[in-house]
Amino acid sequence: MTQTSRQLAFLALRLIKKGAFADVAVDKVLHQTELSAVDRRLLTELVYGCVRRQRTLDTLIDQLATKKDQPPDLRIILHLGLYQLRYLNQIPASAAVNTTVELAKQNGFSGLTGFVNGLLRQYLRASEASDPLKLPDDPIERLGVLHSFPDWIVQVWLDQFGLAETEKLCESMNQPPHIDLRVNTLRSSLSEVEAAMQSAGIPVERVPHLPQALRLPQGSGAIQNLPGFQEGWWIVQDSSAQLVGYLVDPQPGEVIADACAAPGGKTMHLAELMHDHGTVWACDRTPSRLKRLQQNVDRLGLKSIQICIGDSRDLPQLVGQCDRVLIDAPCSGLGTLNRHADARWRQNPETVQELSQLQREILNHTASWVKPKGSLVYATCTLHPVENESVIQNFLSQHSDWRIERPESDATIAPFLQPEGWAKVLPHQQVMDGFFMIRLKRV
Ligand SMILES: C[S@@+](CC[C@H](N)C(=O)[O-])C[C@H]1O[C@@H](n2cnc3c(N)ncnc32)[C@H](O)[C@@H]1O
Repeated sequence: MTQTSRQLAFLALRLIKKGAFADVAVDKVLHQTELSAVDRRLLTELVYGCVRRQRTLDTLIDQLATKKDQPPDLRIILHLGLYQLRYLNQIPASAAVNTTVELAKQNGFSGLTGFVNGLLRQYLRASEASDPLKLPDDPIERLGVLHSFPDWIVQVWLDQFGLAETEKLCESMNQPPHIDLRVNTLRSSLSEVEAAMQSAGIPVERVPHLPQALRLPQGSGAIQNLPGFQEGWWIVQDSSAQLVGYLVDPQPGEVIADACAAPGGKTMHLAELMHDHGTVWACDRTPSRLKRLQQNVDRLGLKSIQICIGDSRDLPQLVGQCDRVLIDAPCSGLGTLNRHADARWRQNPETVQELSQLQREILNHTASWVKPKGSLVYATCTLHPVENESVIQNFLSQHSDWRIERPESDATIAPFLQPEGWAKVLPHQQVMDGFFMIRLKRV
């Protein structure tokens, strides 16, 4: 593993500090030079890891540093060194220290190499006896510092799940995400895709309760190179997102509207479940995302999907037209924090309030699209009650002609249902993305 990957990781982290999204920054530096697969992996791990573990690393630096108030670039270099020492077992400690000192020299801190070397070696010495990280007594701050989350997220989870479950949830949100595929049963079958993967030497596993899902437990390399991609045999979609399609339970010949559809994972599942017979309106207000939806639809060869560009808080042409509506609402994404290293630092209680308002408005308008006796599924990939339970309770309190519809006990979704009638998927329990979903019926 070369110094280049660490230098590029440093440059990516600098871009992120200035506001770039983590994945955009990684893509940008990866385009600057040819790296071996090993170096690419190291770079990606270093960048996402340092972003994810930022609070823990900052606390360590504050506790260990003799020189307070380091320049931002020096702090990034210390993050990189400490991250390797604390979280990357495969890198020998001496290599982590020496390459970090080298990074400091390379980036204008020749005069501070002694400080960098001293801090990292102090961490190493202290960790021989116990964890050098000193934790606060307050339980919220303790989890926040140990697992690197802002206190407000820990608080939201603690209120819902209690201390022991919140700790497990925090741990699971720091694990690398798995990749699930959903087989397009109009073009292939679970066993056909499974066999094709196995003959290409790619291990896959079935996922309990999910009839169209296959998991790639060891990752995959470039997705486009996997067997069956060009043929549209499958798409990448997490198992919990697949559950949403089964909860909608669309029937052949019906008219369905997907109010927040792009890039189309759930829209396409709905069309498949209807054997591509009927109409699925794919509505979204973001044209660039709808372009990706169209590409996906073309690859899977689906004919029943119609695209509708616009704001789902105001699409009067759909009023009274739909047998079923799906709202896969824009949300804070607290259920998928392991997939987006920087998401925990981008959201805050104010953005959650704004999202909740948008979600209420989308729900209020799209409910009018549903025919009498029709149904609506509301789903998010967040684990925040203000975006989930509160949105639903608020809607039901204002719409006496709607009620919660609990699916039958033999439905695919049944094992995931809570007594209240909604499903809440927790990553550390079900090993899927965190999700909330509920079906409402117009009576
Ligand atoms: C969670 S994503 C949808 C993911 C998609 N259902 C899938 O499975 O691939 C939320 C989407 O809502 C869209 N969106 C946000 N506000 C909207 C609005 N007011 N009207 C329509 N679409 C909106 C965003 O552009 C985004 O594509």
